[in-house]
Amino acid sequence: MDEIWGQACAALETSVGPNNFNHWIKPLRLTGVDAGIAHFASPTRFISDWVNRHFAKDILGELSRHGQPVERLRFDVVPQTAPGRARPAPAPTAAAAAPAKPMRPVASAAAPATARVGRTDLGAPLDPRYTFGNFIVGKPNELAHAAARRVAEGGPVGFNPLFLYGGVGLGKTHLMHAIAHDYQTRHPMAQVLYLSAEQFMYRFVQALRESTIMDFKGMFRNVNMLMVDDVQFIAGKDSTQEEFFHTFNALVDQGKQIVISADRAPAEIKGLEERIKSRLSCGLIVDLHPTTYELRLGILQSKTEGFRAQQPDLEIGTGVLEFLANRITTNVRVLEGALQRLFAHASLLRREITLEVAQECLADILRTNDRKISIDDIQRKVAEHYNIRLADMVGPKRARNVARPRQIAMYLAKQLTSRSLPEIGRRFGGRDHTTIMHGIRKIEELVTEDHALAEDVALLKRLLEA
Ligand SMILES: Nc1ncnc2c1ncn2[C@@H]1O[C@H](COP(=O)(O)OP(=O)(O)OP(=O)(O)O)[C@@H](O)[C@H]1O
Repeated sequence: MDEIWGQACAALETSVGPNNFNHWIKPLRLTGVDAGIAHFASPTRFISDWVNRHFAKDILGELSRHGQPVERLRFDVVPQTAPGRARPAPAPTAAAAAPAKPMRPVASAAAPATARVGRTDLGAPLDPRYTFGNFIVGKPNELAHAAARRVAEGGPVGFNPLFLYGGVGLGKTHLMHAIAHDYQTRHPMAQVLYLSAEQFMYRFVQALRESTIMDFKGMFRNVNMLMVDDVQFIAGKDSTQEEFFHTFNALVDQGKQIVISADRAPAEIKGLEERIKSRLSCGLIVDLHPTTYELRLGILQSKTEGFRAQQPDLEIGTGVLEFLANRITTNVRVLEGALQRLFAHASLLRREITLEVAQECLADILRTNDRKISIDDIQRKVAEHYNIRLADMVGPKRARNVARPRQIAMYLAKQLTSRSLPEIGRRFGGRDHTTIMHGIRKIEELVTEDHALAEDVALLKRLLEA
């Protein structure tokens, strides 16, 4: 049995990618097969739910291919005692493990009256508006949200650190503050320290200058939860990295939770020491994906309700929010700014917000967002959609789980940009134009016979054109 699972794992690592494999599938143990059901021991329910939803088909396929035909997977939660951890991680509660329902603010404890409770003086203040209650959950951020919720509950968590990454203004800081608020409400005596990596460096340099480094170390090592925002900032700063590494290790060894955010995955942060990358990769790495139209609309609706509570006579015309969600796709911060400007405009001029008013008032923002679709956008979106590495878009891998998305990206590049085949070839790792042509033809063929693939292509097109 071990041998079959070993072979299946080797194949799964290639098909789902090493990141997914290491996080989700590697922690599982195949305990037996009985009446067409493969039984697995999983360290947490969170992991088994996620695997069941996202990788069940791959696992079933690989087991069958390696001589163990099964129809279903079943998971038993068997907590593991991690080395250096005092107690085993329990299965997360249903609330943490259940997929969040999209497009609704999720219930949570309200923001504490003051955001300063329990912080040491080293930290940055928390924004009382950044709570789970104000965070809109949709497909692009549901995993990040579920993991943040789980960490906020406290107690031993199956992953340390929680590493949140994603593009500008997608809600990393919001989620970190929400964790801090929620955790603090549940554990009023706990010390939560939130700060940016830049502040970490500043405090460190200050401690060196003032010869208070032992106090600095003591303060950091005494917190119950450490949250460092924008960790990419310390890349290339050797002594800060060194100190960060020791702080990190000391806290993890004590079983204290660490939450980190960055604009990209640890492996992609240039100038970050390998040992730090590897430490950061030990926990759970979660990507906040670019927003979808539905998520943007949900955020706009929620913010509008907030404004309405202050200004009950606010009139907003039909289709205005939909228009904004469609046209402002860069990031949530810009979307919020646009809405704020619109409301300020309407309240000063005492005018209803119609589509025309929105177009006029936001002309500059709309112009900036009116950009052309680039091959980079296409490659990124397709890679995200199929959960493969961006590098695989230009790389040599021929495995179908990589080659097919690459061909879809080529097809979309031809359809949505004015680039010639040789130009597209150059952008796909210097491939010949005949390879591009072959890829495009293949997808043209497949969309007529493979319904699921046709839907994927249509969805990607909509997302790119949104
Ligand atoms: N899902 C969401 N629901 C509600 N508000 C959101 C959501 N995502 C982002 N926002 C809002 O968008 C703004 C930007 O979010 P935030 O500062 O958390 O982004 P970030 O990912 O940390 O960005 P940066 O990379 O610039 O640090 C905040 O006001 C935040 O409240």
